[in-house]
Amino acid sequence: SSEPYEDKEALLDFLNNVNHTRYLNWDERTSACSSWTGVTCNHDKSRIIAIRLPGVGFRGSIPGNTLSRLSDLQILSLRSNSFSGSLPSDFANLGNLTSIYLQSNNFQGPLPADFSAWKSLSVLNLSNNDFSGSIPSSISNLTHLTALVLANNSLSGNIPDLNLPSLQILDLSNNNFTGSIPNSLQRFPGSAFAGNRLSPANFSPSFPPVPPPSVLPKKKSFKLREPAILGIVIGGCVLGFLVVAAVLIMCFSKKEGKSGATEKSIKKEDVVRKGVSSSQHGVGNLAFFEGCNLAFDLEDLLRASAEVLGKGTFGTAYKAALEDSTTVVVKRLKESVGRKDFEQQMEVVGNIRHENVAPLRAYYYSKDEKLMVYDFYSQGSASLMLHAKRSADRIPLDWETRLRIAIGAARGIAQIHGQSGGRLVHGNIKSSNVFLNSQGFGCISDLGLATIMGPIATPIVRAAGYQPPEVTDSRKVSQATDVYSFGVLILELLTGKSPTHATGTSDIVHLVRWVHSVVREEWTAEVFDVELLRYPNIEEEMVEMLQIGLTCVSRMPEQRPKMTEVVKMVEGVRRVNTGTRTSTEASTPNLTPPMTEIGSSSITH
Ligand SMILES: Nc1ncnc2c1ncn2[C@@H]1O[C@H](COP(=O)(O)OP(=O)(O)OP(=O)(O)O)[C@@H](O)[C@H]1O
Repeated sequence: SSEPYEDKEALLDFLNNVNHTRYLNWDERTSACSSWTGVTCNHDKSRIIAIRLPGVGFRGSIPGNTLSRLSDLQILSLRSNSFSGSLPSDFANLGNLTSIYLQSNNFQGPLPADFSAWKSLSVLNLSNNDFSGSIPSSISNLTHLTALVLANNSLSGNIPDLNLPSLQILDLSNNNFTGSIPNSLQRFPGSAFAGNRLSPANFSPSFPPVPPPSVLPKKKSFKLREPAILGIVIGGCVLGFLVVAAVLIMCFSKKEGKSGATEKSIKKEDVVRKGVSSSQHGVGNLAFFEGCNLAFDLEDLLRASAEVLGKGTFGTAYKAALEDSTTVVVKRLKESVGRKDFEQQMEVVGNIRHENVAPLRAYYYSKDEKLMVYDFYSQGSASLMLHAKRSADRIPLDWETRLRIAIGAARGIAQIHGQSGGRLVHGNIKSSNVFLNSQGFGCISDLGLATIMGPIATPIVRAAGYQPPEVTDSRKVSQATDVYSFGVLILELLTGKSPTHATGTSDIVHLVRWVHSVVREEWTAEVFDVELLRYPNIEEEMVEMLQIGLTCVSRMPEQRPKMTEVVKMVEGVRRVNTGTRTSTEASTPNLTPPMTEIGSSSITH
């Protein structure tokens, strides 16, 4: 495979010319894209697009003509080091940067006079340094800037009237700014300007001006750092050193205030040494996958405000709102698993890029913490859409959406089954692991856990209702297991009934049995979700889908179709599956078998 040779050389030049206290595994002979700590490449591995090296113990100034050669670089995080000197002027060559994290170093001197080079910049965090001088008004050229964090520096002068339409996060606190808050920034809370020498005329921290609706943060959690961490602590019960480190880092950075640079750096390093650096990873950094443009590192993740989404078989899922206003889902695995197994599996999973498989964005492994990072799906899972309280104001899940969920999920599972020489198994297909992609089709999440955690976690009980009869032990899962579970998902979409609701009996495969019994005794439309009855002309499609579902839940694994065949069948339910047809248009009756044949081969329970 290819390698970004020139970028590698630039990074080695950088490393050879900078002092650092921690070992970095950058070796000319190894692949920068797959093994160098803190390095992420683009899709075809021709360029390096992200450098994330927080807390590596870098000191001195950034050597010139090194990093600036990475002209495709999008994300640069060198936070929590001890860099000093001024910002290298050749950073202006990095015209593709979207995120700059240089906070918590000892940088000095003025901000760049001309910001216009960074035309794609979305996040600029230079806080906790010793930058001086004023804010150049050229910063107004950064039309995509969403976060500007310059707190805890020695900046002075008037705050310019910044015309930054995308700006959502602003922190200019603890500098030496004078004058008044310009009109364009009055929408930000007083805390964004606290600790300066601004004229009190329009500075009223206790009554921050109300931002106009268009710029109101969508999430309520921007300033909830401490409670958020506490939330993780409480929600997650035991927390390893990482969060402790994060809390310490936060406390220090809070208390640091305007203390001298030397004192600041000593404290900072101390925390880093005691905390994050004690991870087995050396840097304690997240491993990101190719093409991942998310701009955060572990510290961001741990500082993010988090909300528990739910506890699953293998751990707890959190929704985390990062400071740059991205939202991600972090799964903390509760069981221990060997590093090699985990990393191997994560590499397999993380390199699957398909519109019907939820992309794993990053992962983290240490002895005490195993994290997986996903995109956040704001509409929630198919389970939530189907089973959320059926109150009067609930929007029913229409047939079109259910069809698209089934088609997308089938394609996603088929894609998974084609990986690793056709041997990869999901092992935990269920409606809470199916989300909607941007086109409204089903998208499979949570891949890879059942097979590595299986022997330890034995999720048989949790997956009750989705597991076929032959699976008595989680090690016995196969692709035919996934086909069965997909069949249950289809039945769930058709009936609106959850296969896992507790009945207090040992009869755990009740949805399948129930559908079978209804179909066997007197074929009626009674299996179908009452919510679907309002849509005209869909019964034939539903009946056909039912037959597919029943074929998938065939008792004998060898009677179940292969996932590629299932995809064709599900796509065939509606010949035109572009999602443009409405349910009032004619269906395709020629595809529907006579009712008497429905499931005749599979009703053998
Ligand atoms: N990326 C995501 N976006 C939105 N919600 C999510 C995301 N990932 C998980 N969730 C939701 O968070 C909750 C917990 O998820 P989790 O995967 O940990 O458990 P589960 O799906 O209930 O069980 P299992 O661990 O067996 O998959 C579920 O309701 C799930 O739908």
